Amino acid sequence: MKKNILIILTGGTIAMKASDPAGVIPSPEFAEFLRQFPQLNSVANVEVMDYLNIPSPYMTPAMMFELAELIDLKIIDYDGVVITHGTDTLEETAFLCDLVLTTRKPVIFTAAMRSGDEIGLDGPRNIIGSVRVASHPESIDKGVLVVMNDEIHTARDVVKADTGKIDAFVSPGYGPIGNVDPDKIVYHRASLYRENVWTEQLDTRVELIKAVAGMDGKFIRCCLENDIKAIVIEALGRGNLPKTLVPDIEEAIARNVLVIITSRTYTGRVLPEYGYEGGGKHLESIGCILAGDMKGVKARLKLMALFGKYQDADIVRRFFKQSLL
Ligand SMILES: NC(=O)C[C@H](N)C(=O)O
Repeated sequence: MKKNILIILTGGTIAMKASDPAGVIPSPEFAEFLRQFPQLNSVANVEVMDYLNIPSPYMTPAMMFELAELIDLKIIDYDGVVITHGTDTLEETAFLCDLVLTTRKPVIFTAAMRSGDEIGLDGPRNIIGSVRVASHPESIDKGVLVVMNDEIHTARDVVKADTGKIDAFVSPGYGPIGNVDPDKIVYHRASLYRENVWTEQLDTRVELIKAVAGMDGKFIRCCLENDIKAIVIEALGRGNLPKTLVPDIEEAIARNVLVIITSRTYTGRVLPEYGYEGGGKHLESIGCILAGDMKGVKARLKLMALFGKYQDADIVRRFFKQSLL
């Protein structure tokens, strides 16, 4: 029997047309196109909700959180929900939803790298794949999933790794958890290491800083001047920093600001390996939190959710650390 799937539109290239005289702008016809899409209606009973129409660089954590609340409310009446989104911040919205959603039903994010009138467009195919995944019984209780280019990724692991190609979405170090094949949906591994932060609100006073050779602590000082609760640093390699940052990090920690160390590398975990000043072992010894394999953009959102729920930095520190790989 066909499942009842709600598609929530939020915008992005998938809803755009490059031939529009104003350039690539959101297309209001997209919802109508989906309602009339015969292949889609043959795989599920589909309803379309024209919720937002923005390029995803305009997405904010507050908007992501409102979207999650909407999904939790709407999904009560459906078997699954598919969200179309711009690719640029998709991994962030999908991950925040993964943290805060309470539903166990399938929630699938999808997008397109090519707009609606480009040759070889990927949007319609990605939507059909997503609706098929949302209708599949094995998609229940897997957390929020991202379907792109016939692959199924977890929200926790997926990143946009290319600016333009249709295979832009990958899960570095881990790979997809399944494939959208023409005849069936094939899962080949479980969604491990899922985590939830069931909060009523976010606290967005969390910043992300990327480390580069020769930098000093001016961005950290800027955070301290702006009442920031946690600073996520995309450090170098295993989680190391130039020693010129250390005095400002110590000042942040003395003021009870959490300092989280992630890595700017593509795969792997940060570890307390190096004891030199600014090395991961030294950073941990002065009170920084080494964030395992978490990517900086996702650690930032998780801290927003944890601070929204617990406020207190020591409690947030304990909850943040307990689920790290
Ligand atoms: N492919 C895309 O969707 C990119 C677009 N700039 C967006 O994120 O909205």
